[in-house]
Amino acid sequence: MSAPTDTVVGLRGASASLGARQVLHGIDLAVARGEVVALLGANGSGKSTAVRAVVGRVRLSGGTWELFGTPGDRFRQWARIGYVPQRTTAAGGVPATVREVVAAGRLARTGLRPPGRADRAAVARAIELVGMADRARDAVDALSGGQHQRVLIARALATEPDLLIMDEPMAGVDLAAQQVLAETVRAQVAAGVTVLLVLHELGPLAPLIDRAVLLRDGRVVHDGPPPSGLEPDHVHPHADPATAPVKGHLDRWTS
Ligand SMILES: Nc1ncnc2c1ncn2[C@@H]1O[C@H](COP(=O)(O)OP(=O)(O)OP(=O)(O)O)[C@@H](O)[C@H]1O
Repeated sequence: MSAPTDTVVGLRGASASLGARQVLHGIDLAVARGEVVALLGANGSGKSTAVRAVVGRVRLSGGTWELFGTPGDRFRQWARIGYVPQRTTAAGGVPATVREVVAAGRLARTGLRPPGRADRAAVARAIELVGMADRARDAVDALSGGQHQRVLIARALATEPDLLIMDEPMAGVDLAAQQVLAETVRAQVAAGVTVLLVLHELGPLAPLIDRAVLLRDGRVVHDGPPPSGLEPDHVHPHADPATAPVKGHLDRWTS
């Protein structure tokens, strides 16, 4: 059965393994056009793996995967998707300016043709949207972690996506920049963009979230409205996921 055409993301019964370890155990994750969905869960619960499966970077060992109503392995319209991966500490090492990095995001639209006026305008708009216009000529190496994150988000926006997927966009971003990013997401949502976010706390994005999907040990344990004040516990990235607690508000929510 194919997904209704307004289903932008459709994982059904999706299983995936990384190395010898099964990380996703038959999850359903559907996002309808125009929806803003938060994927929540403790460290190691499989959130990043789930969104990487959505963008085809992790192969499913079971279940089905659709994008915009098309089976994922036949999907070709990658320019419709803006993806901001979880931030790594690696700076990249390639000297490039903010504008160059963001322009690289536009390549999904331009392909091999030379960029035109509309492409340059989209790049400038994306940089403006994340509040980095005054840094456009600066080397990305010179930026703070939060500024770097804003550049990666601008790179995803430069393609003018119909679906924006961000993996922990607020991690390492100071409060003022979080507000800028929340405003950016708000503008995208107002423009009709569908949004899938991996978050460890709803924070300033809370008012935008339509639905929350909570993973625990690679299984969906809740799919519904995000309770207000939800603050899933998030421990340090290198904590043992097997023992990472899910407590506080989440306990009340899932028990
Ligand atoms: N290459 C790998 N080989 C084996 N296991 C892996 C590999 N990469 C990740 N894992 C494990 O897969 C599990 C799920 O990881 P994933 O990154 O999807 O979780 P997450 O919910 O996004 O967690 P976090 O909040 O820490 O990013 C974790 O237990 C992780 O240790």
